[in-house]
Amino acid sequence: MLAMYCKKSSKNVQAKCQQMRERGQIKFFCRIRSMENDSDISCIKVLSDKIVSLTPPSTSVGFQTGNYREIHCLFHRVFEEDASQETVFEWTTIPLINDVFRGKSCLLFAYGLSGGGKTYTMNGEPRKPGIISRALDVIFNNIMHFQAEKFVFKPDKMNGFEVQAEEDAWKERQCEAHRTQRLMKYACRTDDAIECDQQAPCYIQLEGIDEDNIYAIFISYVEVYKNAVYDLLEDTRDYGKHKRLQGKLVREDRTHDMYVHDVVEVEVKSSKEAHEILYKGMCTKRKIFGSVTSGFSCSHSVFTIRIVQAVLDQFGGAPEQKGAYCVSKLCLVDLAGSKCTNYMKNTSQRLGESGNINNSLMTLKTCLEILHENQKLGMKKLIPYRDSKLTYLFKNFFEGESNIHALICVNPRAANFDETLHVMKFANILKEVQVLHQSSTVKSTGFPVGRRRANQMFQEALQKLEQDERVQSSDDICSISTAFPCLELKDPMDDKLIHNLIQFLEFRHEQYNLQRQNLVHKEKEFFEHLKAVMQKNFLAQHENTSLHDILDFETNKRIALEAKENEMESCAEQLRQELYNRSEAIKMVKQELMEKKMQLLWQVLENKQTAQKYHIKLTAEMGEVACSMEYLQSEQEARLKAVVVHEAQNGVEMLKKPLPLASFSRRKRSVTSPIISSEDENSTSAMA
Ligand SMILES: Nc1ncnc2c1ncn2[C@@H]1O[C@H](COP(=O)(O)OP(=O)(O)OP(=O)(O)O)[C@@H](O)[C@H]1O
Repeated sequence: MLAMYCKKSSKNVQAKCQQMRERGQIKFFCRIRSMENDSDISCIKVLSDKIVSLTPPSTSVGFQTGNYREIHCLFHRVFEEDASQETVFEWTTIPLINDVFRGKSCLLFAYGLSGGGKTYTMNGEPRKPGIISRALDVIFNNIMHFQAEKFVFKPDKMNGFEVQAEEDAWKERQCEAHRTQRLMKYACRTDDAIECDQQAPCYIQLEGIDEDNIYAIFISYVEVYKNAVYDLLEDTRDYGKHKRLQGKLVREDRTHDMYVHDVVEVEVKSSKEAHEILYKGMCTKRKIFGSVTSGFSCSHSVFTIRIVQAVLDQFGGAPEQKGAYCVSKLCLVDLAGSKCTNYMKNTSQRLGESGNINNSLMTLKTCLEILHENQKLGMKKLIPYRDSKLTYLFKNFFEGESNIHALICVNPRAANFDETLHVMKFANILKEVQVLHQSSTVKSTGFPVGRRRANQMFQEALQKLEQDERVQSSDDICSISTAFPCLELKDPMDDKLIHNLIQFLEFRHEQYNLQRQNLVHKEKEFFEHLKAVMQKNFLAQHENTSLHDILDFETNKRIALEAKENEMESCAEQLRQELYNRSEAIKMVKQELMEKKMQLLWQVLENKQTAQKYHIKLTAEMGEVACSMEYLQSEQEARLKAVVVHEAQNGVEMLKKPLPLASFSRRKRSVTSPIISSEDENSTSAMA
């Protein structure tokens, strides 16, 4: 296959990649482990190689609440009790390894209850190697002859790689060989490593291998415990008597890929070497985390295999273009048991641990739910990846382009029904989530196929030719002329012989002089050349020293920057914590305010009701008052009218008989004006 890998740099390439992306489901598998005791009852039935049914036992919560429905769960593949480690590996991991060699990043995680068989599936047992061990075997069996020299690719501690010059790589190889020799004297091999030598190696032909590429494999092994990340390959000898591991930071690189900062990444050149490293990590895990978990893992193990591949140049030689390499990774994750509390004695420390596990798994579930909601409804809700180190580390797999396989490990015991149901519900969420699938990061180079073999044949032919030439040139090194002529004197008078001899010697002398001149000339040339080389060497040495100075300066600068970055990171972490605390406080204050508001509202409502009551009463009273006022008014008017009529009558009466002048003027006023005089008033009241 013709291929060239690009580091997603130009916009053009990105746009093309965007076109190639398509959404795809997370593939999820189910492995049912065998029953521990024959007396146990199973609640799981395998209906086909894709469907399992769960029947609630009478002891389950569902049954007791009247829900005894049989539940059917669909998977991409179900592995029954008798499924071998090999079958599980072939179905779940081989497609991912193929994709990793095509330049994609892949994640496989085992999820399930404690004792469901996650560790058994991922790490395996003696003579029954698990997924990690088989993956290493398959990778090395396929790239055995296509590996780059060690230390040509070197991790730059920022999730990227540097391509080293051949001389630097050679120097590092020498140092390592020296170091290994020294360590071998004191090395004691673990039982696991000895078992590994006895295991049958796993041979499966992969699809994505290109023999015109060179490959380098790097492995790292970390443990996420109580929301902190620990490096299992770190050398604990430097940490004194207690041998405690240091927590590592999870960071985002230039391409927004997540990585564990300062993690030890070991370049391995064979399956055996990789297994040694794996067992070293397992040993550290057992020593440091095993004592607190005693058999049941309360931490998440992440084993990462990074593959760096570069295309050979058009003549099949070492890749020239330094940046043209592709990095892809395969993360193999053994998650902690989703419900540890049943299996652990409930000491406060262990309850704390189980709380942490459930928190991180809960965050994983929440992230997946929100991701699904965003995808389904086209929303942009913030996904809380940062809430747990586990989800933060895998953010890229869910957000970026990747292939994800989930392996649900279940114990069919009826006693575990309720917890198993939760595990199945988690699988159901996984089914809904979609991740971006990138078809390939591989681009055609137009270089001829089979360059590696052609180059090998060319090198062999060249070597042979050089050998032949060396043999030929070694013949005429000492020759200054042809061989001496025949010097046999048959006749004492024969002067010709002496003449011929003189001629031959003169010719020889001439040749000798010529060769001497040539030699002097060559000597001169050689010294000139030597002088030039020495001058160049001096300049190179000078340049080297100044470059070393610059390197030292830059290294110091980098260390200072890293220290500052660490400081800033911890400061940011503190601020984040503070922000979280404050937002919690704000939430509480808001809630209090809300409660107060509600109380006030109730009070206002109550007051309004009383006010309404009063209003009604008041209105009634007002009505009464108004009525009585009306009554009074009408009565007064009536009385007034009566007075006026009476007065008028009086007036008419008076007019009939002549009145004295003074009294006339007074009467007239009282008739024309409605104003009642005090005298009249007295009279009216007297009338009333
Ligand atoms: N498919 C299986 N076949 C045979 N034995 C199994 C199988 N699955 C699990 N076991 C055995 O069950 C025991 C518990 O399994 P394992 O440690 O893998 O569980 P786990 O899910 O990793 O639990 P935890 O989350 O607590 O680590 C082991 O002794 C293992 O050998």
